[in-house]
Amino acid sequence: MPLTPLVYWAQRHEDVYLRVELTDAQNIDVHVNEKVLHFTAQGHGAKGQNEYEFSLEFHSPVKPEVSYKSTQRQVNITVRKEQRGWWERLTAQERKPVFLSPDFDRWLDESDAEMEIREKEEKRNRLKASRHKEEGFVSLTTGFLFMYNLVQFLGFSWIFFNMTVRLFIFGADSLYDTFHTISDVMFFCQILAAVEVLNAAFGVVRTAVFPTLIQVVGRNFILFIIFGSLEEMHNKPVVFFVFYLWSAIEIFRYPFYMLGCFNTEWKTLTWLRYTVWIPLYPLGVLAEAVAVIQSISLFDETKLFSIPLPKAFGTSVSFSYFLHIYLVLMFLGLVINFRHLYKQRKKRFRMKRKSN
Ligand SMILES: CCCCCCCCCCCCC[C@@H](O)CC(=O)SCCNC(=O)CCNC(=O)[C@H](O)C(C)(C)COP(=O)(O)OP(=O)(O)OC[C@H]1O[C@@H](n2cnc3c(N)ncnc32)[C@H](O)[C@@H]1OP(=O)(O)O
Repeated sequence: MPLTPLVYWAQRHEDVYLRVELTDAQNIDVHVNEKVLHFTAQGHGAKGQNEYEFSLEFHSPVKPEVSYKSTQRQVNITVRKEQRGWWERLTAQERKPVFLSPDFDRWLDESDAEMEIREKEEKRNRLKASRHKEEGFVSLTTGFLFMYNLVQFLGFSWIFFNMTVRLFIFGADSLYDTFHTISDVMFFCQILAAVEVLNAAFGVVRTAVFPTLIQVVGRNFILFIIFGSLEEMHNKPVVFFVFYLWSAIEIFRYPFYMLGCFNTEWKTLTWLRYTVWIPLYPLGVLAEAVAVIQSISLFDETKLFSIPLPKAFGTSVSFSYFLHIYLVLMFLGLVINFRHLYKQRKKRFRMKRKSN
């Protein structure tokens, strides 16, 4: 003969909660027919292990879908009211069934329940507002990055295609006047590239600061100190090779970033961005090293940037001493950035394989 379990109840404006005191309940069946909820299950209740059941005719209509969750200690049932509102009691009949009691753990009176709704709504609004703010910030950052990458892409494309066309038209002669024709745009792009160090430092893009710093400082040293400060370097063919190697990677790197701003990619471009550097980077460093070596005698002759010493020690310390040290730094920089780019490449292609 089935027994009746203890049932605790509470309500909100939209739901009714029932807590059935049964441990390890099994074969649970809960359904609503018209306004009446029927419950049967086997479990351990107030009268030991047995089959338990009860029926409740609700005060007002409810939705037919019932959800329940059985834990080790109880069965929690949620019933949705057909119409939002506050019931003066749970059941249709005025007399409360003996097995039914208020669930004081969840109990709220009508005004408390309204307060709860208001608090929930305020929380939702606050969350929405902060999400809006965040979205606004994200789209501002994305817009900024897109514009930055676009400007760099246009700059380096102009450099690369200008040099290529001049090479076809003037042949080897074009190697001697690269600095005069290209340097202004290269100055602009490379000064602007300092933004990349700031982006990395302030977390605007997810990348390491040190490799970016090495890259920007390394190139600007060559551009402004080695080429920019020595007129004798301007006509040397090495300028052509350095500028050509620098721009050859950037015409793939920046459009790759531009697509990344919209979470899109073009597989061929991704492959080129993460592959072309493999030959270009060592060649670029080699070309830069040739430029440094060529400049050493010029710095010695002109004494540019040399540090004057007191008479007792001799005349001055030539800048070329620093350039010898710089050649070693370049080699270290090459190793650090080569490893960094190799890791980025592995990460990118591993991620792609996973997403395939
Ligand atoms: C402290 C002073 C030290 C002085 C040291 C002096 C030693 C000097 C030695 C220097 C040697 C330099 C030689 C060099 O000049 C020679 C050449 O350049 S030759 C030509 C070939 N060169 C190259 O291929 C290098 C090109 N440059 C780069 O790749 C970057 O500058 C580098 C920092 C090296 C690597 O880039 P990064 O770390 O950013 O890797 P990822 O491209 O994979 O990007 C990582 C994620 O960040 C997102 N990102 C990055 N930048 C942007 C951006 N501008 N806009 C949008 N998104 C960006 C990118 O999408 C990645 O995100 P996710 O992983 O989510 O996809």
